Amino acid sequence: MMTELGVASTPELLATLVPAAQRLARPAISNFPVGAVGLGTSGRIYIGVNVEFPGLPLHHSIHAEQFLITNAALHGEAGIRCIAVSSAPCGHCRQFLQELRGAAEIQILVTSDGPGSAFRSLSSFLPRPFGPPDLLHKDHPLLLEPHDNKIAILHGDEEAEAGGSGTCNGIGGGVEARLRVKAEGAARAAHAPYSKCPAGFAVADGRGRVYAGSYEESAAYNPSLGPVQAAAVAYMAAGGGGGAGKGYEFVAAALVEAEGAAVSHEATARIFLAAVAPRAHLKVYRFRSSADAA
Ligand SMILES: O=c1ccn([C@H]2C[C@H](O)[C@@H](CO)O2)c(=O)[nH]1
Ligand SMILES: [Zn+2]
Repeated sequence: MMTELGVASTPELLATLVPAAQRLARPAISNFPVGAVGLGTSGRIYIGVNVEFPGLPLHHSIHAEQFLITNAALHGEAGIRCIAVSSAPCGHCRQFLQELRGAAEIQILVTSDGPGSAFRSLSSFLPRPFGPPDLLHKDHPLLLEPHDNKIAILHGDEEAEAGGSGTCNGIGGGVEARLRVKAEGAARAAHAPYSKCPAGFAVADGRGRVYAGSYEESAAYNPSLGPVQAAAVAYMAAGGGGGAGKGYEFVAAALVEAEGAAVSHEATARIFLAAVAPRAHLKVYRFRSSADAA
């Protein structure tokens, strides 16, 4: 690709891919598309776009940089070296990126700054940051580092099962089982060191394909990305939805979170599904919270 495009370095390649990423954005409310392209420590390249959900409060939106990090997490990427983004990263994204190991050294290029613009460190975008070191031991796993939260499912939410025995909305039990397994795996991999309430969410499309996402917390709390949005990222990164008028074809979903969790995503999941896929059935599975959930 570098030869084809006549670029000399991988970071330079990132910038040339930004317009293509931007075209995949889903800014249904703002009409302001943002594209971000990042280089992982593995050498793989990930993209991210902004996604807005009509009918939902703005804080449900997914920023391009968060999409990019979530996309990298879904693919087991261990770290991010540099990011090219179509417009200056907002404060929320500068904060969210603090969750990565070596955050200060991540190099960022803003393509709207024009041809002469250069990569600059995240620490120059956000000097004197608040971040994981303020709240966690320095050896605690950070976002994109391996997590294995202890999760033993207690029970599914029987009330949500009112639709039938083993099937719901015509969805076979096989899908329900896969939703649960995927949501459980996502909860195991979640980065929730601040609340100690790991959670995972999974959605199934009409063809029985299942996509899952893990809760990703921020030390500053509000920039956290919920498991519902993370699963939406997994769906879109795999090519789901998209295209004008094409919605989110979710037919069923599963949430895995702790029993009596201080942080629960159930209400968010219901609001989200009501807005984007009103006929989707949600099943909630709860596990006993454990002090060693990390
Ligand atoms: O760093 C930023 C700043 C904004 N946006 C998105 C959010 C919203 O969808 C739109 C307008 O703010 O741009 C991003 O994706 N990243
Ligand atoms: Zn942002």
